[in-house]
Amino acid sequence: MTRIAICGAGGRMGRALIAAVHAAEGVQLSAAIERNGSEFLGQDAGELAGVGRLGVSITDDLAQVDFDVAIDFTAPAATIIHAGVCQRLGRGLVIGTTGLNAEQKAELAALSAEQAMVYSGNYSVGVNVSLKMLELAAKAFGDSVDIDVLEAHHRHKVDAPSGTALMMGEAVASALGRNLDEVAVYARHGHTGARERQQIGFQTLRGGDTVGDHTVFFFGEGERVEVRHVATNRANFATGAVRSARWLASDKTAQTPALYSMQDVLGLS
Ligand SMILES: NC(=O)C1=CN([C@@H]2O[C@H](COP(=O)(O)OP(=O)(O)OC[C@H]3O[C@@H](n4cnc5c(N)ncnc54)[C@H](OP(=O)(O)O)[C@@H]3O)[C@@H](O)[C@H]2O)C=CC1
Ligand SMILES: O=C(O)C1=N[C@H](C(=O)O)C[C@H](O)C1
Repeated sequence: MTRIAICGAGGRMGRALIAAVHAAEGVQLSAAIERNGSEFLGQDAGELAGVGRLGVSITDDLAQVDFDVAIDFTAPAATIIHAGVCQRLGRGLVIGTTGLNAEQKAELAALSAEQAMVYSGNYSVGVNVSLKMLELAAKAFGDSVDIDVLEAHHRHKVDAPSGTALMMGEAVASALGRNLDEVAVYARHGHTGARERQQIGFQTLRGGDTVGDHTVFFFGEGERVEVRHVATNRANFATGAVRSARWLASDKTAQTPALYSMQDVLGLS
């Protein structure tokens, strides 16, 4: 039985993760972590997640609890702290937090060179299959189309564009041999001039309770292809993250320290 610690237990994803661990075979919730000073400290994790009492109280220090693999959906600074704890303790970590800056990504790369971790901006199987479809479309169209990414999320989301939109842009850019940092255009306003073919544009919508909606447009002459993924609840992200935790604990590949992706977990890489 793999013992799982959930970091960010009181959040939207944290609660979905507690429910997913509770429902899954071969894993058991052993700890639930929230921010120091959080209103959720001391509460039972199962009751908070709506799955009934689990006998796991929410605490505020990952370094002080028992676990085999941690799952972190918090905020970038907290994720880096939790990655440091997992590296020191020799425990696996599954990370879902988006919006990491370049320095935080480099820290994660260094820590995962010593302790196996999984990072993905999206743990749904559907999005990861979509990434393969995007590669295929990009290779087939080459430079004959204009490509833009449109994403929509709930009003509480703090980072833009979404981690998923960036992964989609990266999949397309790399299939086309483009450097995303050089060709990305984040929204357009004013006298922009005509669009350049090499650009990959990102457009962001925020509102209501939208769980996650991503469309990549391949605009050609006389035709248009749209690859769209719509998440209608958070369970698909949570079950994918729990699947990644089980993979970290049991798959032979994961015994070698590295920063793995959900594509690795699904055998798609
Ligand atoms: N990869 C994927 O598949 C997905 C990724 N995400 C990403 O996951 C992250 C969380 O999303 P969501 O659940 O909606 O956000 P929430 O704000 O609902 O949840 C984040 C939780 O983490 C807590 N937290 C903050 N700092 C710490 C800390 N130091 N220790 C422990 N807990 C902490 C927050 O507490 P407080 O509110 O008190 O600060 C909050 O309860 C985002 O980056 C989001 O983009 C979301 C869905 C899917
Ligand atoms: O914040 C969210 O909610 C989500 N974040 C992830 C992202 O940034 O892509 C994944 C999902 O779309 C939900």
